[in-house]
Amino acid sequence: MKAPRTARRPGPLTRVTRDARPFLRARTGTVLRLAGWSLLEFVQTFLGGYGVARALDHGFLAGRPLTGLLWLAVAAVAVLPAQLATRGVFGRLADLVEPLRDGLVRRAVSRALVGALAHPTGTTARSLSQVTHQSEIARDGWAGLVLTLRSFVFTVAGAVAGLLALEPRLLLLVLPPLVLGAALFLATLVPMAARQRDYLTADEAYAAHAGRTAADLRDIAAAGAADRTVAESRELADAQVRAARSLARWSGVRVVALAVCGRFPPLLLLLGAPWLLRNGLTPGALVGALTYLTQALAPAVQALMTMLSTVGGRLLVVLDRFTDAPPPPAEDGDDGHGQVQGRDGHDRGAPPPRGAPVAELDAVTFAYGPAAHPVLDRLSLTVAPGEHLAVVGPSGSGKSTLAAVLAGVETPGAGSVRWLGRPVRAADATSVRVLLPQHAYVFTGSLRDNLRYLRPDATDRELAATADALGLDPLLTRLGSLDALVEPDRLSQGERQLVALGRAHLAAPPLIVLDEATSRLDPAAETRAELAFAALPGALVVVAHRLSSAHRADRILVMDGPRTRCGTSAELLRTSALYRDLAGLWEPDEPLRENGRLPDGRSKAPSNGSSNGVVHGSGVKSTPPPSPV
Ligand SMILES: Nc1ncnc2c1ncn2[C@@H]1O[C@H](COP(=O)(O)OP(=O)(O)OP(=O)(O)O)[C@@H](O)[C@H]1O
Repeated sequence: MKAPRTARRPGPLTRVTRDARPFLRARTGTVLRLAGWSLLEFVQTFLGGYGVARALDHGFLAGRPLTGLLWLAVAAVAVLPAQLATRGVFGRLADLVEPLRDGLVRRAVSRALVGALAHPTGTTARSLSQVTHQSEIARDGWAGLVLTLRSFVFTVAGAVAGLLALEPRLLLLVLPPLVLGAALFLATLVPMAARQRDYLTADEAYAAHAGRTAADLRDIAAAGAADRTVAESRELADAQVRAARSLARWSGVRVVALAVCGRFPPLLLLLGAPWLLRNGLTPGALVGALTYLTQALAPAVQALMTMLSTVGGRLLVVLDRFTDAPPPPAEDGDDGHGQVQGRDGHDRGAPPPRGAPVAELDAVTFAYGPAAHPVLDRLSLTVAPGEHLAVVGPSGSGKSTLAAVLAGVETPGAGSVRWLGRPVRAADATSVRVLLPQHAYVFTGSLRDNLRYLRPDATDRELAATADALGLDPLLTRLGSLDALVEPDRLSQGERQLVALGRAHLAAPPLIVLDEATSRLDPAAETRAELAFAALPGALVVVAHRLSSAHRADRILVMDGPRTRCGTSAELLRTSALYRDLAGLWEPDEPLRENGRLPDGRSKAPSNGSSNGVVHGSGVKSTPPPSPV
């Protein structure tokens, strides 16, 4: 299935400037007043170079030292009003900076309130950071930027006006490197902001992974997923290194831009001095021009570029979080579909398209190694919201593999897997699905903690409803209470499966995949559990263990190696020889084991020779798939 075309999203710079324009338009008066005070800086710069030039040409070099001293005094006195300007500028600055901070805080608070109303159980860590830390970063960054930018504009204008007054030809030497350096610098702005963002994202992803790993060490060890976890960490660390290198390369370009802008003009002026002096430039004008370049232009350029490189990037990223951020996601709550989310509080981005299938496989091919025969071969499958799908097939036909691919535990070699209309992302896993394998994971802790493992905020009422729906009451009675200590070794296999089922039922994500997760329950308990799951609003995929289980489903997927067939039981009895074989092997409510053996050891031959007689079993697996929970 082709991904729908989406309109290209504007970049962060466009988004921020789009929001900044009305803000500045509403404060035109303040900006003009700031400009008015800054004119004094223009005058100071202008007189700085002009006074020196005149002092030399009309004073000291002309044999009139008094005139020379007078011009130097003019240049020196021009510093005083500029100091006055600093006072005026800071006064006006507050009118431009404080409203920005207030506006950002207002925006963050109203978003947090909207988010809290939509997701009452969600926490508001992100909003809190925006109201406090991020709005302060924005305020300080904005104040620094305004000060530096303003100073740069008026200093450069003063220097250019001075050079024009001394000798217009000077600009021929000064302007080209200035413009070139500035253009080079501006060209780095957008890519550098993007690299900075990539770096922050990579950093956050690594930190989140490290946090999750630390919290889930017990699960990782229990599921034998250490290698996989290490590989994921390495991948994230590599991504961070790549982002840092790319950022460093762009920083190098910036240094070149700075050198071209700040160092080249005086160098060119010195190199061109003999020619200029031969063609009528006075020595005073040459020294005045050097004063402009070294005392005014170079420091102003340096200050601006440093400001933009350091504070500018951070300011852009922070402001973009305010301008662009959708209402804060429920960090531990609802996915917008009334479904309870995972514990990790991942940002799940935009809400999924309405009515999108819960899971979609599109021409998925999966093999356990590059040379291995594919277990799934161009398999396409759609699981609709609320649907109940049973998966049946001989042992080794790929049922568990399909369950793992559907749950995002295994990544296909070709084709695509989508959840709720979006490509599978590891970050969505805990919020979208729960995959329960045959071997239930129960840890030493209270029954309440075991059940609330995926929903730490579940209330006692919800726990009671789940216990009732799944038939957990006898276990509860035996243990004494929800706070009783569960010791995994003291539970039967069936009881462990019930606890794991209770956990998934309580979490009620959009997709529940049961891979032989009820194999140790008696038929009545299995029926009760499956009906309880089917009653939830999410989709249910069950690797069917008994004929009765397959019959309960809306649709049945028959797996026969790479060949698959899907339909209702009645349809499949007509169209699938394999399904007829399997149905013939099954006795209602009686599971079969490997090679057609019933649990009591009786042999049951297939109804015809086409099937190998293996309906279901523990399968041949070198390693169990990592625990999905
Ligand atoms: N981790 C693994 N590494 C290599 N091959 C594997 C792995 N897991 C499964 N296989 C192989 O992939 C094929 C499909 O296995 P899978 O477990 O998906 O089948 P199944 O239908 O679930 O079997 P069962 O009903 O016995 O559990 C089998 O040939 C199996 O040997």
